[in-house]
Amino acid sequence: MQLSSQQQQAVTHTGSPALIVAGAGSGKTRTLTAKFSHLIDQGYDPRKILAITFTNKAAQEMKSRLMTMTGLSQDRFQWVRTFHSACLMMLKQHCTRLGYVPPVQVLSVYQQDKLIKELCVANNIDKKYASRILSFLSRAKNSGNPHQFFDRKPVFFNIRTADIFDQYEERLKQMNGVDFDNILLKTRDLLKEHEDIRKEYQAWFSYILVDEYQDTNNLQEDLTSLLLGAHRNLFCVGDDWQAVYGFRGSNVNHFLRFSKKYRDAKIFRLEENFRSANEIVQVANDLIDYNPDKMDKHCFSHKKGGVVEIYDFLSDAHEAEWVARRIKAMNRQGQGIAYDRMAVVYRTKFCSLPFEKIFRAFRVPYRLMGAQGFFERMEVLDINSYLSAAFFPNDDLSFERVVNTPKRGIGPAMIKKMAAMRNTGTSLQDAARIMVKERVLTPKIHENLSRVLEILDCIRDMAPAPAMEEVIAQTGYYEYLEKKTKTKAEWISKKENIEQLIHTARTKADMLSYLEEAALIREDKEDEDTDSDGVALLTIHSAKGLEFDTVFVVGCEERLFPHWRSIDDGDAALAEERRLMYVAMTRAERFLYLTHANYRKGEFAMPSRFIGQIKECLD
Ligand SMILES: Nc1ncnc2c1ncn2[C@@H]1O[C@H](COP(=O)(O)OP(=O)(O)OP(=O)(O)O)[C@@H](O)[C@H]1O
Repeated sequence: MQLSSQQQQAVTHTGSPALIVAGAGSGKTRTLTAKFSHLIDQGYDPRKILAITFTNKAAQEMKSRLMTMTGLSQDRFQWVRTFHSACLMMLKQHCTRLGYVPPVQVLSVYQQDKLIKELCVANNIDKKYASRILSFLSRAKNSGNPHQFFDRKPVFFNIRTADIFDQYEERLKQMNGVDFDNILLKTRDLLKEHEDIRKEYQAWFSYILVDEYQDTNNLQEDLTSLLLGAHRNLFCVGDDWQAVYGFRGSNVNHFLRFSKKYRDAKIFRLEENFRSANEIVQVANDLIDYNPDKMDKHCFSHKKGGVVEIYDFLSDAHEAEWVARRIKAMNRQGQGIAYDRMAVVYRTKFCSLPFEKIFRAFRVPYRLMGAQGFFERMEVLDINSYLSAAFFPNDDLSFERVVNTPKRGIGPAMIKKMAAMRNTGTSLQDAARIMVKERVLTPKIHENLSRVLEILDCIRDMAPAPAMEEVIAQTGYYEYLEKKTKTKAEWISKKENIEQLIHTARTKADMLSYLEEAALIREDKEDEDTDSDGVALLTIHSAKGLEFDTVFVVGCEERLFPHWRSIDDGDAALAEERRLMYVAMTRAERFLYLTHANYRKGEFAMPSRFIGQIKECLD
């Protein structure tokens, strides 16, 4: 595949910072990879090129493409990473300068969640607020200046957030750990406050490439500036029309103000859409035109014959049934569109339910994407917690989980006793060891607790995959799982998950790199089994970056899409909702169907304002 002339111009430009303002389907990833390869041809050392991707999966794909294109080995592309993964490399290298003792523990989603719930209990806050407090703290950190953020928003649901933040950070410090956001925050501080380290990286990185630049937050912007050397070799690619992460702190203004920040910046546009037929591209362009404050671009496609249609239904059940019938028909008709080339996308997760039901009834194969992260599944958490508790003896959160999994009679009351035994700075695991040593427990509990500690000691220095097998064998985990699951199918699926986990772990030689990688995986899309067949059922956020022949955008109703929270939040949030609709529409190559229902979940619903606007564009 040849690069288009627009792509080619962007790729060959050097000498000043460049911003690539790219449309949907315009081949951003391809351009970025071609740029990397061009730099190698120009004599740049690939080990010194920092290429930032949005997900770990994208980094992996970019590395494989580069290996194929250049014939070089994987270790040559050691800085093709996400912001989090790149920052973790730097943080680990210099963590003692920030007062950490290596190895630093990266908290997983589960551990973060458990920690914040503990703090809720300690502060008499209802645990139902835990996830919202966590996202609030995350926004504060990603703003780049948490305390300033709290000064502006000191109270959240009557909770003094700065206090919770301080307690949360204190616990992380005790654990010698960082959460996902701290990886960026601490690295930013490291680079900002330690000139020698900053200079070392600036001298090392000869070029910085950033993908999905429209979705960077303030911290990521700071990091990019701090890492950029005097050469100012910066190449950022993105599409401000697809900026959809404002709700979690991304700031599209970094993209919009690029040429103000870098006065000599060169702006390139990629306007040809290689994915969608022009009929779809033009309607999507017209819709996004309703948004003020955006970069000018004139997206087009040479492909013809696209279909954009709008349908309304009495209820969500009718809508789902029509979609199922249409999908079956399209699969059978003419040459037939394969099920895995079709997708049903929606604004919020709950919309998938009627579709799951009807697809099962109509025997339409489907895959529910972004449902529950692989690493958040109960059985995966159990096994990983054993590894984490073994490797990080200060990890109380994991120890608490494994000490009574499978059930050993060491319940919450016993944990409380353990917690009371410890002095400040001692972990629960240390306390447990003292209790065993001093023989203060009943014989049965003594024996059971000793067993857990023995297992942890036994696996501590093992490679991750054999350690998992050891845990399963020594705890009788499969027997426990079989008893715990309600159906045979559930048992088989959980067992398969563990087998998959062990298989994945085999690629890692040591415990630390395995645990770090597991903790870094966050994105909905990261752990999808993209090989499986079936119609994709997914949120628009999960669909970002993907493409399908046929797309059904369902649930296009006011207060659902745009979401009521964005309607209440005002114009900026509404503009982001419109960009989400733009993302949804531009996933389609040939057939785009937009549907809405008069009743959803039994409640009356008005058609989305976007439906009205799209109808105008179609007229
Ligand atoms: N020069 C080219 N000629 C033909 N096809 C191309 C070219 N560049 C990219 N493509 C194809 O266009 C499609 C879209 O590319 P890609 O998914 O990289 O776009 P994108 O810019 O990341 O899109 P989006 O932001 O909408 O997710 C892919 O199928 C890709 O193979």
